Amino acid sequence: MTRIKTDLCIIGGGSGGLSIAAGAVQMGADVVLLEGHKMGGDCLNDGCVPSKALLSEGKRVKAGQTVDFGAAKDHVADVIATIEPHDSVERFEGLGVKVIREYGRFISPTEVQAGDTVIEARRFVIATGSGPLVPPIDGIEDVTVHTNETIFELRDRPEHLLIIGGGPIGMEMAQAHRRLGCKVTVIEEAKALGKDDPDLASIVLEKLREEGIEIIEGAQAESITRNGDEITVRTGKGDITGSHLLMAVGRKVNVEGLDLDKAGIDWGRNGVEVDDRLRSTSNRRVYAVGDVAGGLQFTHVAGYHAGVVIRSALLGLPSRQKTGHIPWTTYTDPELAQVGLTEAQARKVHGDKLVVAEAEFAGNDRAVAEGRTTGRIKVMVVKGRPVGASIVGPMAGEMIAMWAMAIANNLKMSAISNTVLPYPTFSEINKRAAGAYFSPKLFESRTVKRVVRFVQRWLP
Ligand SMILES: Cc1cc2nc3c(=O)[nH]c(=O)nc-3n(C[C@H](O)[C@H](O)[C@H](O)COP(=O)(O)OP(=O)(O)OC[C@H]3O[C@@H](n4cnc5c(N)ncnc54)[C@H](O)[C@@H]3O)c2cc1C
Ligand SMILES: NC(=O)c1ccc[n+]([C@@H]2O[C@H](COP(=O)([O-])OP(=O)(O)OC[C@H]3O[C@@H](n4cnc5c(N)ncnc54)[C@H](O)[C@@H]3O)[C@@H](O)[C@H]2O)c1
Repeated sequence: MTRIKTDLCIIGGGSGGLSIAAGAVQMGADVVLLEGHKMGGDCLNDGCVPSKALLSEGKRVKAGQTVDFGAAKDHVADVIATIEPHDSVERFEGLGVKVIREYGRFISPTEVQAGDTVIEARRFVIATGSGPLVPPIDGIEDVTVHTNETIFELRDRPEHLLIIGGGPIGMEMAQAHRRLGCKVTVIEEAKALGKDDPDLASIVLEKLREEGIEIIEGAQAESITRNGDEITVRTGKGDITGSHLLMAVGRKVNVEGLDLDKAGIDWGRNGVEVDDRLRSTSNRRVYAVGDVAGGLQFTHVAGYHAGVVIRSALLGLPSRQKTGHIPWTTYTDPELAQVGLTEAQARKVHGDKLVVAEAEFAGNDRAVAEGRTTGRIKVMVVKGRPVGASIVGPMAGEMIAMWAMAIANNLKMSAISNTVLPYPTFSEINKRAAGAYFSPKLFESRTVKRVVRFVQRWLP
């Protein structure tokens, strides 16, 4: 058995773990990184990157090009291979990180074992991510169940893909597969894209339905049966039969196998129990980041967590995570993006102090020029400051950046309206929403009218 003493031991080489490793080592810490499977984690290998690459192949088909299903998978593999070096062992060892390609598990409150190495560290970071949740639906063991870990490997085009779960994974995969020539049915027990503003989500769902995707809402998957090559999912709304099945009903955090109990680390169904510094509530030398930290599950959140932990674990600064400024985007066409509170959430928190400013993509010259006018923005404003923004439409994921910046920095609506943007851009829709907020104050105010008349009388 080899023993290593280090400042920081990071368990998991995905979005969160790699961000901390790169930051910490370049700031002078002694860092050990453990990765039991693929460097880059879910995002690079089975998540964001392959899903966006497949969606982009779907867009090419939509634009009139012919894309063979197998060739689309080659593109997915190429994209991963292009990004891979950034997350590679070579790059991290080059930075000075000691990378051990083994799964780690705690053997005491201060030690982790990985293969035949025991690592004793001043601080540990659990960055083990999450995996697909496969619920014990009756009959599930009799069929091949695809998840995000296997769907990207399919080379032959599924005739009819059944997707259980209408969250971001389900809806992105539905559109990509539909555009690549599959029949697709989504089975959702509640509302599809239910974490987003329902008015804006319904615009996406309408578009997906127009493209031929069947979306059955309020239909829980109750049992599954196989009949030769066919798979039938029984729901309260009837039986649905297809050729392939993708499970996309949420995530299960990766805590099994870590022997957290041996280190006195409390955890639950959502992950490691942490305070707002991302520190384990029961073992103060341990932090958790990313999907396993029990909050929002996005790559950029794991990256944000990395900054919080680096400030705390390396510099001893009182660094705390916030969540009100975290954006997300679902990369369907049209895109659906959110930051801060939705209208319903803002109404609950702020009551009649809330003003909702809206603008339509149809009123934007760039959208008209490109014939991409389906879209809308809603900005939730309280006392002159945005507390949330929801956008559906082309480039919504890019446009949300302005509101993410405004909310993260507590800027006023005037910061948006004072900004000059190039014409014609989609981002001008953001300014139009700010204009919609100020218009009634400016154009429907008697005081403003009186002041203007008075000034005009005295001006030479
Ligand atoms: C299909 C899909 C699409 C997605 N699309 C997006 C998107 O567009 N945008 C976005 O922001 N997010 C997206 N996500 C979410 C995003 O992938 C995750 O939020 C992100 O990867 C979480 O990072 P992480 O560091 O917590 O975990 P991961 O990146 O999963 O990394 C965890 C790593 O820990 C390793 N590990 C686990 N246990 C151990 C152990 N005991 N010892 C050593 N290593 C271990 C794993 O092998 C893995 O490499 C998507 C997810 C999926 C599934
Ligand atoms: N673009 C992005 O940023 C992106 C893309 C994909 C995934 N992600 C991340 O990954 C996470 C997981 O995505 P997801 O889509 O698997 O999870 P999710 O929790 O967001 O959605 C799962 C959906 O499945 C439904 N469901 C659950 N059990 C069901 C059943 N038995 N029958 C029918 N429907 C059922 C739920 O009501 C829910 O709508 C997301 O929350 C997000 O954090 C992000």
